[in-house]
Amino acid sequence: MRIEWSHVNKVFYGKEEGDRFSYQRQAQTGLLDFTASLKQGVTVILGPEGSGKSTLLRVTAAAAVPDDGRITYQTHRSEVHVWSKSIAAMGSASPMEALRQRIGYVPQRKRLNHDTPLDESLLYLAQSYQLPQPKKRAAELIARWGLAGVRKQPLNELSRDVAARYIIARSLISEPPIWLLDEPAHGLDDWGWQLFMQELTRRRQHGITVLATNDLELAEAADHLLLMEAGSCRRIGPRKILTAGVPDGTVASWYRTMQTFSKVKTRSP
Ligand SMILES: Nc1ncnc2c1ncn2[C@@H]1O[C@H](COP(=O)(O)OP(=O)(O)OP(=O)(O)O)[C@@H](O)[C@H]1O
Repeated sequence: MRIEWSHVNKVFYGKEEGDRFSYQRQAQTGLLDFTASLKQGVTVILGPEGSGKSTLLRVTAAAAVPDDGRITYQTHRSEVHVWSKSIAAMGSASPMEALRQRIGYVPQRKRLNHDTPLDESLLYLAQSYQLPQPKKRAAELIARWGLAGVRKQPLNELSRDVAARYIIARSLISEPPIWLLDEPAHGLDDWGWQLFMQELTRRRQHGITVLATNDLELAEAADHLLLMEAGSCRRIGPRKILTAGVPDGTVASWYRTMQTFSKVKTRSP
């Protein structure tokens, strides 16, 4: 199993949602010649605010189209998928639908606008992915993520902590080999956090998990660290090896050291 990013670029034009002071169409670099590869296990993406962590996850989840470059996913020994601007241009004829089922994605903004009841929404998703026993799969997730008491509630009426738990559960519906999470702890209560950490441990042995966070304690759960700076990959490697060079061996110390020697002056988390 492997994900490989090759010279991926992404530039945004225009103001960001919620940025009411920016009226100009200013180009913002999301990703700049991003090149890296990673294998099975848990990879934590670190980097200052605006360094491109969310953009990397969105593009990798095929929720955004790269301007340039390509992403190659090897999900099983003989199964390889590619995501690029030219693949996206193929529209519904593209082979991406098969890949989407192999990716679970938890975005940073955990808002739900639909009024579909929670259980129906999971069932619909399981059916649309043509899973063999969609009812059973939806019921399993409801039980595992402690959602039984709210299963008839419309999604847009779920409390913040339940919505966060539901979004994580939903991302796992097809048991995807690739799990991408953007600030997964945001919104979770203690119970949700425990369930999430159990799932992280369960998946460590199989599949690729990539999570972006500013939480340096959560980053201690990483097998690999990927440090971003100004849209590029500044450093990638096994956590134990990267942190071996700092006195207390923690990710927080390593991250601080890397920021001290950073060429780009950006705000730290
Ligand atoms: N939809 C968008 N429209 C305009 N600019 C964007 C958009 N999304 C991201 N950007 C810009 O791209 C750059 C990278 O943003 P991104 O959100 O990927 O960084 P990040 O490392 O995840 O930041 P944070 O830690 O604050 O979440 C920033 O300059 C940001 O302003």
